[in-house]
Amino acid sequence: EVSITKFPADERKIIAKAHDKYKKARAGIINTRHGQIHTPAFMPVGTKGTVKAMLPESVQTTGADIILGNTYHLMLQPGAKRVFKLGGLHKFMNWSKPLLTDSGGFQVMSLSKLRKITEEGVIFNSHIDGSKFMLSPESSTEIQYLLGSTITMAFDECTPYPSTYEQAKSSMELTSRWAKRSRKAFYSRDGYGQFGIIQGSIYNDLRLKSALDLIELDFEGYAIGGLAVGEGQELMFKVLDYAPDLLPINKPRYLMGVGKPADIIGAVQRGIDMFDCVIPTRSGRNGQAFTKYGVVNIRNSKYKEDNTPLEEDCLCPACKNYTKAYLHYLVKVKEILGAMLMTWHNLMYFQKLMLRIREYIAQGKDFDFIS
Ligand SMILES: CO[C@@H]1O[C@H](CNc2nc3cc4c(=O)[nH]c(N)nc4cc3[nH]2)[C@H]2OC(C)(C)O[C@@H]12
Ligand SMILES: [Zn+2]
Repeated sequence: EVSITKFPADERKIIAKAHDKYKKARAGIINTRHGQIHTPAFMPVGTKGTVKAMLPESVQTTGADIILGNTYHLMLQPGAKRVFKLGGLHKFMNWSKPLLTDSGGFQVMSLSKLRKITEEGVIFNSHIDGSKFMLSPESSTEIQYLLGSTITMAFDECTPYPSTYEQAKSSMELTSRWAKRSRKAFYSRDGYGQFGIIQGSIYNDLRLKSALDLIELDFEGYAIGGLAVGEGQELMFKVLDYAPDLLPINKPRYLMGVGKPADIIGAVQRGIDMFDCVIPTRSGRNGQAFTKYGVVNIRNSKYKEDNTPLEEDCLCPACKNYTKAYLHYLVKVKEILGAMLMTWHNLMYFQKLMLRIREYIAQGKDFDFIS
């Protein structure tokens, strides 16, 4: 396959327009040191070295090939050097398949109170005990190496939404300088990869410049950052109508932080290969179950004597062995088993969705009605 950047600019536009809704969807396999990733792929979020309320072997039974961890949280506790000394994150959390770690900038902005952005990096106070830390392209890349991440994310600045053109431009330019330093700091080994993250907010010329800057660094894959930050689905899809096409056609494209089933389907149709989102786990713990009948708020009193499973044909333990009445009760009385079963079901639902999308793409069938 030819990477799209080899075409002159005007042809790039024609190629982007030529793709109709389904032509951009693609199914494939990413081979890594820790196993294969079938794409389109959904990565359950395991922020602190655990997918909350799940055993790693249970996460594996849902069909997940890869999970996400966070540099920011793990550097604060237990500390990257300690995880390294204990054999790395795979061993520490007993997950032998691929691990992708976010690079920390986004989490600093959404979690730590006091922080200062400088050319060098971000200086911040831990949201846990207020102690002072610095994250830079070099330190973030080194932390991810110490964790043993299969896929390391470049250190970027997630441009907030909304941003003026000027704000988005200078933020994107900072991300390009940090990407260069991240790439230089990366210790490349067979079967491990580093992904660049493009920014540029909703401005297509900034998105193009960001892509060109990062393509020069020849990353193993590319993420589209600066989305799922409050812009809404319509604006996100407007950016996704062209942004994936600016990236090399033969490398993985990862949309960070997305999303609900309908967001995932729309993004796959626009050429995205990888996703991560807290929704299935976080909303599961909050009593929301994703089902083919729609979202079930299990705390609703109408379920207190409902002796049927969430989904009669779902193979997860919640559906095989329990009823909505029991799940309603567990969540109401805040029993830990409630969080476990709801999470397990939602992760199974999301992986089934991805499996069906991969099958439909492989058969060349349209798939926008799935959700
Ligand atoms: C639906 O869940 C809410 O939406 C956020 C997920 N949306 C998101 N967009 C992202 C963008 C970037 C980025 O540009 N760069 C880097 N390095 N990482 C990123 C991570 C991101 N995650 C969740 O994060 C909060 C907690 C704000 O609410 C959740
Ligand atoms: Zn189920």
